[in-house]
Amino acid sequence: MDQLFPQGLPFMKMHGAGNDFVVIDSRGRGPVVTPVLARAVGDRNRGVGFDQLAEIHDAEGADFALDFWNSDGSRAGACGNATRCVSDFMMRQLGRDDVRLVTQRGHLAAIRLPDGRVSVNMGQPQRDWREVPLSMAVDTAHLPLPGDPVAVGMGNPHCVFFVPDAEAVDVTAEGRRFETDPLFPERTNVEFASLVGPDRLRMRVWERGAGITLACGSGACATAVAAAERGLTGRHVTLDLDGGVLEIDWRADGVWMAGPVAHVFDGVLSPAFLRALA
Ligand SMILES: N[C@H](CCC[C@H](N)C(=O)O)C(=O)O
Repeated sequence: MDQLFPQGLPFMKMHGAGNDFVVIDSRGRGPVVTPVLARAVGDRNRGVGFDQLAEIHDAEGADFALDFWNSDGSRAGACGNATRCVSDFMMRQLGRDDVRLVTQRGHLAAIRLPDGRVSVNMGQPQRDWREVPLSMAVDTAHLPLPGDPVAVGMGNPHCVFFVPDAEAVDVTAEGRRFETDPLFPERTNVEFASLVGPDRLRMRVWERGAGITLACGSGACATAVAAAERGLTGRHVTLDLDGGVLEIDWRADGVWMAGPVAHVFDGVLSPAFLRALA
């Protein structure tokens, strides 16, 4: 890898509501991210550190494409907050207030709102057990697990628990336990939410492949969908996460997720760092 990048490999550091990302722009040259690279860069002591790594690619019929990796080196089919952050960067580069992109989920649209937040259409929620995916035919609205959680796919799997007080949950212990429950053959992200006002939820999250994060965009979408289906809220919901506020609007054309974006710094992975990966 160091031979491919004798000057090092440039990256951007971004976050959306504290959900943080390393972004590598591979447009014009092809993919470079491997599980080994993702794990090494994701190490908060010996690398850069991130919740997810996003790699930008050229795309046919869209402005760009995105691939996502977790800090344990696994792939994620969706990452709402990284999608919003990279969309903001691309909108600035293209001089526009909207972009179209492609992820494993298909074609998505993102727009900049007048207040500077970025909103992305994460697509329709996946409500069939095969799509989440689950390992057997069960009702996704009431999983046969303690706590009666809801399974929702947003291009990645989510297991949403409604609890009286999200603050009181041991997110690490409970998150670990359900992430690897056999009902989820590809593991799952785990959300704990409580109703704190009309159409307002407090949510804490344990992410598959990354652990506790300050926010999870697809998790906020999944939680809002589950809350609306259970009749706890309407389809326009505000979520208070550890790192900030996300606003979900489940419309006829998909689940829109709006929130803050930040481009923190640009850096270069040194040739020596890349050499050590070989
Ligand atoms: N933070 C991301 C989700 C990452 C999901 C990932 N942990 C997975 O394995 O699906 C978001 O804003 O949607």
